[in-house]
Amino acid sequence: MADYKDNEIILNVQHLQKAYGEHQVLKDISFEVHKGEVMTVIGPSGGGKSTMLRCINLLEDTTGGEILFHDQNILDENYNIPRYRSKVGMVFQQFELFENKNVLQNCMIGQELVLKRSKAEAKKIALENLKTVGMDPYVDAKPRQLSGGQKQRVAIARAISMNPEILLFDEPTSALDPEMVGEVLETMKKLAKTGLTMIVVTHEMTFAKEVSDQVLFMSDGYVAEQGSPDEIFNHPQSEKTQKFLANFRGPQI
Ligand SMILES: Nc1ncnc2c1ncn2[C@@H]1O[C@H](COP(=O)(O)OP(=O)(O)OP(=O)(O)O)[C@@H](O)[C@H]1O
Repeated sequence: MADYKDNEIILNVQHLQKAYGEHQVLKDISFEVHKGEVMTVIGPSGGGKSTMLRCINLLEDTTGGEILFHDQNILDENYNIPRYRSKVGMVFQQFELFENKNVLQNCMIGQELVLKRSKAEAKKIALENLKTVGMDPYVDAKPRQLSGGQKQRVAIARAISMNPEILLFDEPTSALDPEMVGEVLETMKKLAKTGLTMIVVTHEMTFAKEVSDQVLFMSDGYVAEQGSPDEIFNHPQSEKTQKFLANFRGPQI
């Protein structure tokens, strides 16, 4: 695994809080992500993992704390939000592809509209990335003609076509039939090896154990424990982590 800790810190989340009305979902979340690092976020359902990702991606307002991107607080009034959005990609559980556009168009449209790339350049980059995820034979297909695993691989190609500095994955295999989980995880492993900085919320413990540089165990709106995969999976210190891993009914770890 790469020695990611020598790299600069891209994202520094400090004491992040989020409430929906009276419901305090994120109580105190702090962590750092270095360039080239793969951080997985695990923990029981309802612990706030997806909410945390959505706060980082500014899909939700926060109610406290700081999110520093390259040392600048993105929550500051004068921060250049559109620029930040173009640097942070997200892959969703439900793919969120444009149903009326084909695979190639799905991977080109953001590049043209947001990054102002020419059609020719956007096409070239989209084709390269579709090849990376093994979806280049399907450029003309519409999303409805694809399996869930194929759709998610297109969504990943679309996300990396935007050259994000950091890519967020929100339970990318949760909506898939079991036989399609492997192809998406393999694609993500391949990306991790390219040095892409990734935060992955997942219930796939084997993946988290194999691919992470850092694992964040979230429970009840707090970071209960964070550390290397060896620390979290083989020597968990927190009782909550121990209980979660002991009760976990997912793939064998
Ligand atoms: N838009 C919302 N309005 C009100 N409450 C919400 C909203 N979104 C999430 N919540 C609540 O926030 C809590 C955390 O949800 P979240 O989806 O972030 O957890 P999670 O750890 O990702 O769970 P899972 O692993 O099941 O996806 C839950 O109690 C949920 O009901």
